[in-house]
Amino acid sequence: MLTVNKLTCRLGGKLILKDISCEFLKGKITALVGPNGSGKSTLLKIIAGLTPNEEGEVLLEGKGIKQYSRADMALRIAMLPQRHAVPVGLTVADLVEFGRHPHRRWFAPLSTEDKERMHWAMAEAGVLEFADLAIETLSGGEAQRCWLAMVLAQDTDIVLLDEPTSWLDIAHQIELLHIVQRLNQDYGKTIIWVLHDLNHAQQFSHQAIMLLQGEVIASGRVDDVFTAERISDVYQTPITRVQVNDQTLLWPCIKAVSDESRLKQQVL
Ligand SMILES: Nc1ncnc2c1ncn2[C@@H]1O[C@H](COP(=O)(O)OP(=O)(O)OP(=O)(O)O)[C@@H](O)[C@H]1O
Repeated sequence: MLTVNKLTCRLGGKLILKDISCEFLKGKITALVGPNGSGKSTLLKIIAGLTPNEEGEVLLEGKGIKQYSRADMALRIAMLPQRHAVPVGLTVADLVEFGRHPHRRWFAPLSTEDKERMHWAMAEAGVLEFADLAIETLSGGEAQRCWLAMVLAQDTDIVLLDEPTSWLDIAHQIELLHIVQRLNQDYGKTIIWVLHDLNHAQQFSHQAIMLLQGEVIASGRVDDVFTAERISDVYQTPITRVQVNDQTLLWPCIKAVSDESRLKQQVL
């Protein structure tokens, strides 16, 4: 169990997270959602121990994460950040090898287990064929799946993914969502991901935590959190529910938005 307890974070003199508390259930997939700038990435980075918080704490199995060494944290939590820079010439296999660092001694050669894990991670992420290619020669979507392979190679119980579907075309988005779902179902990984597509978040997560201006405004089962009324309110965009085959989807009422903005233009 991962618990966030009365967390406050200030960056550059600005209050980013305001006294937030929430729980991430072990072995479940939790979506962190909310409008741009609401504090989702900051919360993920604090959980990963990458950004300091001012007040409050993050408890991992009942113990504050600050009590874990950096190496110990890297064996427990892996994170795919939103943005990443890659040194020119680094191959996919080199990148995925980084995921094994927490498991290795300095300068120790790759063990059989390291190699097996790397192979498994690249196969799961569908990037085995790219293993010997330099990352910068891949498309944005292909590279994104290589980063996912690196995170998988780290083989932690908790995986944090910040907008993992960005850069991906619709088919690869669905593929990645299924990869992550399989990691949860087959290997019991606890997943916390930031997703902007609320339909993806709803269909592929068990729980959701919705942030607005640095505060948790709803949390719980996805069906309870994702009401059309709440989403319309939080995103300031009218949302309705539509039935497509056996699925109920959230759908922005684009005409209503454009009518409203036209109205505003006329008033101006
Ligand atoms: N290092 C920093 N210094 C100052 N302000 C920061 C810093 N990092 C983030 N912020 C600010 O904190 C707020 C929340 O940012 P954050 O990236 O956590 O939001 P987010 O919900 O993940 O947004 P998005 O959906 O756009 O990725 C933003 O207003 C951002 O400008």
